[in-house]
Amino acid sequence: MANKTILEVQNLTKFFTTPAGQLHAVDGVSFKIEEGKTLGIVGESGCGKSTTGRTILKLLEPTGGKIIFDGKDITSYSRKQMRPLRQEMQMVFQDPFSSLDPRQTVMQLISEPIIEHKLLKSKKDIEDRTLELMETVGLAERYINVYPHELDGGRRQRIGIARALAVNPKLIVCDEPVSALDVSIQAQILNLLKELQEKMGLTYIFITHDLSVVKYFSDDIAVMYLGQMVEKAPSDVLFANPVHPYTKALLSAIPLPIVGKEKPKRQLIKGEITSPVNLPDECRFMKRCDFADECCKKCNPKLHEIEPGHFVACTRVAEGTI
Ligand SMILES: Nc1ncnc2c1ncn2[C@@H]1O[C@H](COP(=O)(O)OP(=O)(O)OP(=O)(O)O)[C@@H](O)[C@H]1O
Repeated sequence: MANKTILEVQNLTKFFTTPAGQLHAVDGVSFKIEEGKTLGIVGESGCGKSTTGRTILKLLEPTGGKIIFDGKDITSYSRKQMRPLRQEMQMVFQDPFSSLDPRQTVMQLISEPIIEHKLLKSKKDIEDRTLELMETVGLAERYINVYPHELDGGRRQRIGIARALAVNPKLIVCDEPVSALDVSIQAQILNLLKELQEKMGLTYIFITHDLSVVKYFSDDIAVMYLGQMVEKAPSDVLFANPVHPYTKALLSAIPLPIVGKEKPKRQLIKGEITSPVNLPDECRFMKRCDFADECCKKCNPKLHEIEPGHFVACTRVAEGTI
C-alpha cells in the first residue's frame, strides 16, 4: 500500500524582481513526497534549490503554483496561519555556525524552539527534553554549557538537527547539511539523519550540489537546472539510466562505480549556468549541451514520462532522436 502523500507541490514558481528583469529562480516545479521518504534535489549553484526549499516552507512567498502540506493547501496561508505549521516543517542549514547565536550555550540553543513554541513550561522539563535531544543527535552531555565556537562543524550541525527535532516536525528541508563538513564527518551526519528518519518517520527534502551524497540517501532524485526540474526518478533508476544530457554530465563527474555498466567518460559541462533573467522559450540547457540541434530552439521542454516514475525534460528525448 502506498504511503500517505505528506507534501505535494504543483507548478511552483518563485520570481524575484531585479533591475535586469524578472528572475525565474523556481519556474514550474512539481513533485509529491510520501511520508517517511526522501526527495533529493540536486543541481549546480544558482539553479534554484534553496529557493525551492524556502518557498515550500513559506519562508518566501510563492509567485505561483500550489503547496499542499499534509492535506492542507498552504499556498496563501498568512504568517499567523503558518505559525502552528512551523512546528511540522523545519529546516537544517548548510552552515549551522551562521544560524546559531554565538552568545548562546548548547542548552539555550536547543531549548529555544521548545520555549518559543511553548511545548514545555517548567525549567526541569525543558532541561530534561534538551538532554534527551542531545542524546538523540549524539551530543555528549558535557557540551551542555559550551558555546558553538568551541565545537567542531559536525557537533555544530548536531545542534542544528537537535533544534529542528525539538518541535517534533514531520518534514525537514535539509539544505546542503553536510557540504561544509569534512568527508568523514559528512558520513556521520548522513547516518544520523538516516537513523532519525527510520526512528521518527521523518520526511526529508535533501538539497545538495553533490549527487554522490544523495545516491544512497534519497528515494527519489530531482535534477534542477535554471529553476526547472530536468529529470526526476527513483534514485537507483537515475543512477542506472540517466537520460538528460545534464544529468549524464553531473553523474560522469562523480567518483562512483556504475553497477552493470562501464562508467561513462567524464563529460565536462561547458561554460557557466546562464542568468535566470528574461529567459527565451527554448531549452535552457541548450547552450551547454553537446547534443543540441535546431529542435531544441522550438520550445522549453516539459517533463515527459519515459518509464514509470522516470521523467525527463529534453526535446530530443521526447522526439526520440537521442
Ligand atoms: N532574494 C533574492 N533576490 C534576487 N535573486 C535571488 C534571491 N535569492 C535567490 N536569488 C537568485 O535565484 C536563483 C536561485 O538561487 P538559489 O539560492 O535558490 O540557488 P541554489 O541552487 O540553491 O544555489 P546555491 O547552492 O548557490 O544556494 C539565483 O540566480 C539567485 O541569484
